[in-house]
Amino acid sequence: MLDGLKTGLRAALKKIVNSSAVDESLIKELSKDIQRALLQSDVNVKLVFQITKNLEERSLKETPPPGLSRKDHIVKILYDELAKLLGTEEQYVFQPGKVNKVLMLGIQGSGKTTVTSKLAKLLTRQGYRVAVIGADTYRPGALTQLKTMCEKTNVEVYGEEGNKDSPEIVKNGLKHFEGQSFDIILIDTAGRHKEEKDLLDEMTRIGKVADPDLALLIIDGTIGQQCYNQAEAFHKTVPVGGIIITKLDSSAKGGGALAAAAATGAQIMYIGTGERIDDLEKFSPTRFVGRMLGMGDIQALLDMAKRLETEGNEDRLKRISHGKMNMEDFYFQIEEATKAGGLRNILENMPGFSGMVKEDQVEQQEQRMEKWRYIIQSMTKDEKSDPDLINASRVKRIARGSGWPEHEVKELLKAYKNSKTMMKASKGRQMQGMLRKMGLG
Ligand SMILES: Nc1nc2c(ncn2[C@@H]2O[C@H](COP(=O)(O)OP(=O)(O)OP(=O)(O)O)[C@@H](O)[C@H]2O)c(=O)[nH]1
Repeated sequence: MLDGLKTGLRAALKKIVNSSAVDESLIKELSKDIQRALLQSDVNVKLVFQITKNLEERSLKETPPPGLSRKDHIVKILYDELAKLLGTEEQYVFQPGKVNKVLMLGIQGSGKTTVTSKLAKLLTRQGYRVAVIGADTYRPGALTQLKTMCEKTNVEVYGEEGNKDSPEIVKNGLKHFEGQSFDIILIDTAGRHKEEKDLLDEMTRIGKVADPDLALLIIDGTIGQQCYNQAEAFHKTVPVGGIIITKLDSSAKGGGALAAAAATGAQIMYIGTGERIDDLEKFSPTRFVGRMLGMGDIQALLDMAKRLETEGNEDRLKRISHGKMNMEDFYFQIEEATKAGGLRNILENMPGFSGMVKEDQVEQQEQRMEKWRYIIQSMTKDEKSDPDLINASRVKRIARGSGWPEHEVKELLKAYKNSKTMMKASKGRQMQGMLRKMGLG
């Protein structure tokens, strides 16, 4: 999905990660790369310049929070700004204890009928009791298509084949479902008329009859930034509460569509990612940007950095950053890494790192950490706080106690020494330090 944009953004990120020093010219270069990637995805020029202006200003002015390197901070700013471009993180909540009437709006071919069936399935799977009214009386076959798709998920569809009066169908449908304790009723509407005005008039009339709790506008993602005008036109007839962008799997202009939709102020609630019934996803700007940049949700990583900074770890961090780390500190870091969801997760979340670490490398490192944990547990308290005490006979004892061969104990001691030296050199920059410690930096 959005492969062009993804490639462009990741290439820009890679430059930052691989650079030796962060200076103004590098930030300008990053900004240019991001501009190119966004413009190619049909994001509106104004929005693009706004985002890169913020990126440049914040990268130059802001001081990274403690524990975050300058590079990682810039990646974080980029992540923030892109997520902001895609709207708010707020999630729409259906009202409990009543029938939520949802009007599905959109022009013909936007994927409205498909999305109605997809959404019916998704919401049913979430435990809602869902019914559908088919009120597209203009396109021949629309009702049959809707019924066929919804049948597979056992969602009842109300429709009147011979009737052309769509507001009446909606009225009858609502009456039909009355008292059946449905949580959500989705109403599929027509996407075309002889004149655009007729279509908008019909939507106004249906809006009056249905009195919807939510009007969802379905927009074809391949139209790019024109999304904005289309959303505005519909918004004038029925206030649009949420937007669904479809066909993001087959569009090079998806970035533009998403940004334009968010710019209308309505929330993007779902995205269509394929033709199959299950190809509909709940939309979250931060998760989406994380996926685009290839770094999952960096929040987990930032939380970990923060946790290391607090929770009474100050002394430990001081020791680590001054190159005075002991084996317990080393163990603590391994534990922290595990707590945050395992090494694989950390690496996937590490700004700029996912996709760059080979799969077998991760596996090897995970196994090594498991081994180290046992070996460290077999050390005495004294040995943990001063590993220099560990001579040949102590190595033998630790090996026996942990169940691992002596050379494994020696390997751990070597890794510990290396990371201690490197931590000293990196002056305590947490994330890079941790990576090096794991032998991956
Ligand atoms: N690749 C892809 N195709 C999609 C997606 N959503 C819908 N489509 C396809 O888009 C075409 C149009 O979808 P429909 O649901 O028939 O369109 P519609 O908006 O309901 O049209 P009207 O009922 O006339 O208003 C169909 O071929 C769908 O399979 C999507 O997310 N990805």
